[in-house]
Amino acid sequence: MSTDNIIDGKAFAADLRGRIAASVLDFVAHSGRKPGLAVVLVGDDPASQVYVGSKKKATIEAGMASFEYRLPEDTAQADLIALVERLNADEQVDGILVQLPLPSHMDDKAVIAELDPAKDVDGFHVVNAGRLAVGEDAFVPCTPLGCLMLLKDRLGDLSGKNAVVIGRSNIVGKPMAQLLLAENCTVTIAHSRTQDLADVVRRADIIVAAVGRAEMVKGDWIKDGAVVIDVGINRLAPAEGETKGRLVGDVAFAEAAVHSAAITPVPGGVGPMTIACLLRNTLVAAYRRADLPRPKGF
Ligand SMILES: Nc1nc2c(c(=O)[nH]1)N[C@@H](CN(C=O)c1ccc(C(=O)N[C@@H](CCC(=O)O)C(=O)O)cc1)CN2
Repeated sequence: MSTDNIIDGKAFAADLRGRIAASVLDFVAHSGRKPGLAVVLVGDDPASQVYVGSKKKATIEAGMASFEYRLPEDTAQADLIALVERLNADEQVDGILVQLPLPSHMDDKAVIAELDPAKDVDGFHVVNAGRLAVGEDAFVPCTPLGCLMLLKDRLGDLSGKNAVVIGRSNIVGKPMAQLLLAENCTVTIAHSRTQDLADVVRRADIIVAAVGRAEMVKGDWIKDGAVVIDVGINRLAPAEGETKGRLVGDVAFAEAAVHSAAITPVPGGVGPMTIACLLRNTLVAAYRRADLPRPKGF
């Protein structure tokens, strides 16, 4: 199989992180301090521990200050909110991220509501969601922002394209649809109650799959020449002789690749963009808080 149509998210993210690091140097020269990102992890979910570790490493590599808080699983919600309030008031902190999922005794929405929207580099606060919806400058959630960057890199102008977003989560599906609408796409949001999903997808020039179901989108659903962005990260049960199951996306990659003009793999597609866009949002937050003009290219 030719690999010309495979979108290398890892390489794109590495390039973006390099450009961010260059702008961090300018920020330090103008403000006399580093942009700061605080990451809060509650509990010991193994995947979240890996993601938080990767965020710390990427933050430091970009020349930013990393503040990490690891709280025990049984932390009271009031104590987490007290930490968020301290970080809201901390001048060294430009961005705050509370790693999701939170333990089941906590209410994600109530915690996110306590973030200062100016430091909400995840773009999850309702103020940022609302700004995005009405077309104002907002922090946009990192995963859909990364998907949009990959799409524009491949397609240039997205105006007039038929885009289907599969999934309606607040973190990916809804903001993705808003971003595509802002690029003048004709947007359909499909979800678990959508009828004839295969037919809906067959009409799309752009498909963003964010349902969390392994290989649900089949190759014969893809129109020839469509661009496919796979947000899913699903681990299959280990096959015989394997200790760990393979990671796959929401799209049956090999069959979809035959039809698509471009497609993201899993791993190595959208995932690396999530962390690069977190750094991008933190950089923008730092420039805004220091009252400096936004650096070129961001
Ligand atoms: N507060 C937040 N919580 C969560 C977010 C988020 O954006 N903000 N997103 C996800 C997890 N996540 C970052 O936090 C994340 C997920 C996946 C990747 C990634 O690079 N994946 C790799 C594969 C990794 C593997 O081998 O397991 C890839 O796709 O290539 C980065 C970040 C939920 N929580």
